[in-house]
Amino acid sequence: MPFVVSTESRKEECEEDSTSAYDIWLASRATSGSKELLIPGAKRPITIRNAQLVYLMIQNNAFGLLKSLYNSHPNRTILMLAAQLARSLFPAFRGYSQALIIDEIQLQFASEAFTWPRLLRLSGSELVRRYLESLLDSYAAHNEGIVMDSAKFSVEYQQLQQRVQLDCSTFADPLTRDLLHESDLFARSFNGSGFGSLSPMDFLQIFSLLVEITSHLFLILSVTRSYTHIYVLLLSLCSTFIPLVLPQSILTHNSIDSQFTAREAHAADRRERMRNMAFSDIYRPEVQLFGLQKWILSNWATSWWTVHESEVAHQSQLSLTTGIITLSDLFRIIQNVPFLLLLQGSSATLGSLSLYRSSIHSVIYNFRNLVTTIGMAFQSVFLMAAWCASTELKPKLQPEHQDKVRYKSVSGGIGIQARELSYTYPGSSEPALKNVNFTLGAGETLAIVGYNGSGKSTLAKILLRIVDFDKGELIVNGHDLRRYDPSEYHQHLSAVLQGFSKFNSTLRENVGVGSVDNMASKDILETAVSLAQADGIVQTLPHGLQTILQSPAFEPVSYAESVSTTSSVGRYGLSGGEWQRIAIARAFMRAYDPRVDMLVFDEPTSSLDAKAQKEIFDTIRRLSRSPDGTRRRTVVFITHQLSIARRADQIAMMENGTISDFGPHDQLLARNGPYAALYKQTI
Ligand SMILES: Nc1ncnc2c1ncn2[C@@H]1O[C@H](COP(=O)(O)OP(=O)(O)OP(=O)(O)O)[C@@H](O)[C@H]1O
Repeated sequence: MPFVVSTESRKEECEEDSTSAYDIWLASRATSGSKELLIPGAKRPITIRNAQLVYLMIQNNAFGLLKSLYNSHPNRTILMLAAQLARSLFPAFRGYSQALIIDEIQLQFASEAFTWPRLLRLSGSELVRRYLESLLDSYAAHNEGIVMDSAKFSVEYQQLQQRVQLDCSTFADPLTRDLLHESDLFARSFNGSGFGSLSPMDFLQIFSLLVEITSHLFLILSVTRSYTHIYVLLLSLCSTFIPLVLPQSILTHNSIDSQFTAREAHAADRRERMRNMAFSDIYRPEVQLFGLQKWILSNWATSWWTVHESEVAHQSQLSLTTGIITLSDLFRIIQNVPFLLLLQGSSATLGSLSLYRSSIHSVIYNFRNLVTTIGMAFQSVFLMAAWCASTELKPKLQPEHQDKVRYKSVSGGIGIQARELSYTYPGSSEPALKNVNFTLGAGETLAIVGYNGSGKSTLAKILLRIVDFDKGELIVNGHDLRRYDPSEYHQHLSAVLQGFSKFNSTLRENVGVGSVDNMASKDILETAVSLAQADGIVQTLPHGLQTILQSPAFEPVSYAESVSTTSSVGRYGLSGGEWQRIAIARAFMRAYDPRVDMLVFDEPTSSLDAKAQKEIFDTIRRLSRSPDGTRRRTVVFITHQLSIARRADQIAMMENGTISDFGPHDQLLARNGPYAALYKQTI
C-alpha cells in the first residue's frame, strides 16, 4: 500500500526546531558581498557557514523526513538496512576467502603435504558464499525496489498535493517560485530523473561505504597487527581531501550555475525561450506568419554563445583547479609505503599480501567515492530543505484559523461592498487597481466596462478570490472576504475567466470539470451543453461527448502502448467561439446548484456572433432568477458590448485601475460622465 504523509506528520518532519527548513534554504542562497541570491538550482559553495546549515538541516529536518519514509514500510526498511550492511561486508569476506585459497595453493607448492580436500573445501565454501551473496543481492534489490517505489510515490504525491492546493497569489511570489523550483529538483532527483543531483536515498550509500571501508581497515589491521600501516594509509588518503580544502575562490568555480552573472543567467533563459518557440506547437502559426525563423535562430545563437563563453571561462578556471589537484597524486605514492613495510615482514604469506593489496585498493577507491558522495549529498541537503519548506507552504489566501468565518448565503445572492480596493501585481510598478469603491446589492447584475488594461479582469479575479488585494476592504455578505476559506467561498460561485482553460481531454471532461460531482450525470451535462448552445458542437464531433479536444497548449506524452488507442480516437481542434461555448457550458454545470450565489463572466461571448451573445446573456439572466422571477444570484460580467452592458442593474466604468463612473445606464447617460462619453463613441 503506497504511503501518503499526513499534514500532521509533515509538520512533525519539518518543524522540529526554530530554524526552519525555509530559513536554512534561504540562508544557503545568500551570496557573499552581494544582496543577490544564487539563482535557483545553483550549487552551494562548500563553506563553513553552509556546512553549519547542512548540520542544522540534518539535525532539525532530515531525520524527520527519513522517519516519514521509514513509516511507509518499517520492516522492509529495516531489512533494507540490514541487507545493505551485509552487502557492504561482502567485499571484505571475498578478499579474505580468496586469500585463504591463495595461501592454500602456496602451501601446496611449498610443502610436500598436499591437501586437496582442504583446497576443495575452501573452493566449495567460496562457491557457496558467492551463491548466497547473489541470492541476497537479488532479494535485497527486490526489497529495495519496493521501499524506493513507495518513497518515490510518497514524494511525488506530496509534491502534487502541494501544487494543487496552492493558489495563484502564492505562486506569484518570486521567492516561492524559486523554492518550488528547487523542491521540484529534489523530487526529480529523488525519482532518479534529476540531473547532477544525488538521490537522497543515496545517503544509504554513505552508510555502506563507511561499513565497507571499516571492514577493509579491520582486515588490514588483522594482517599487519600494527597501527603504523593504518596511519600511513590514512596519510595517503589526504589527497582525497585536497579539493575540499582548496581556497574557496577556486572552489566556487566548480559550479557553472553559481558563477552565472545576471547577464549570463538572462542569456540562458533567453536561449530556453527561443528553443521553446522553435519547438512548441502553440507558437508555430505565428512563427510562420511573421517569419520568425531567422529571428529565433539568431537570438538563440547569441544567447548560446554568451552562455558558452561563460562556460569556457569556467573551464579555464577549472583547469587551474585540476592542476592543483594533480599535486595530490604525490600523496598516492605514499600508498605503496605500507605495502613495502609488509613485504619486509618475513612472515607475510602470498594470501595476506594479496588480501592486504586488495584491501588497500578498496579503502582508497571507497574513500574517494565517499568524499564525492558526501560532496553531492551536501548539495542535496539544500534541495531537501527546499522540498521540506515547500510542503509547509500555506496558500496565501487561506485565513488563519482564528480569523475564519463560515460563508452564509443571504437571500437573493451575494451582496458586495468594495472600499478603497487597491492591488499591484508582484514585480509591477503600477497598481492594477486603485481605490476602487462600489456597492452591489444581493441579486443585482453588474456590468464592468472600460478600456483595455483598465483593471476589469483584475477586479473580477479579486471578487472570485483568485487574487488577493493589497489595500482596502471587500465585504461579502457582511463579512470581510479574506475571512472566508477560499475553497468554501468558491462553492458558491461559477465563472468564465477571460483566459479560460482548454483541457486536452474529452469534451465531457472539459465541460464536466465545472462540477466534478455531477460529471457522471448525463442530464446535467447535456443541460449545461444545451444552455451554452454547444449541442451543435457535440453533434458534429465524431465521438460526441467522448471526443478528445486538441488543446494547443498541450504536448502529449507518447507512451508506446497508448499511441494506437489515442490515434484511433483522434483529437479535434475547435474554433475560438466553440471553445468559448465549452467554457460557458462548464460554468453552467453549476447552473442549478442551489449553493451558487454569484456568476462571474469575463468577456464570455467575445468570440460569439451578435445573436449568440444575446441568447447567452438571456440565459445568464434567466439563471440568475427563480422560476417565479425573484432574484437568486448576483451576476457580474465584463463586456466591451455596451448594448449588452446597458441591460445590467449597475454599470461600473473603469479607467486606469479605478471606477470612474458607477450606476444604472440611464443615470450614467444623464450624468454625462466617462461612461456617457464611451457610450457615445461606440454607437
Ligand atoms: N499577471 C500580471 N502581472 C502583472 N501585471 C498584470 C498582470 N495581469 C494584468 N496586469 C496589468 O494590470 C493592469 C490591468 O489588467 P487587467 O487584465 O485587469 O485589464 P482589463 O481591463 O481586464 O483589460 P482587457 O480589457 O484588455 O481585458 C494592466 O495594466 C495589466 O498590464
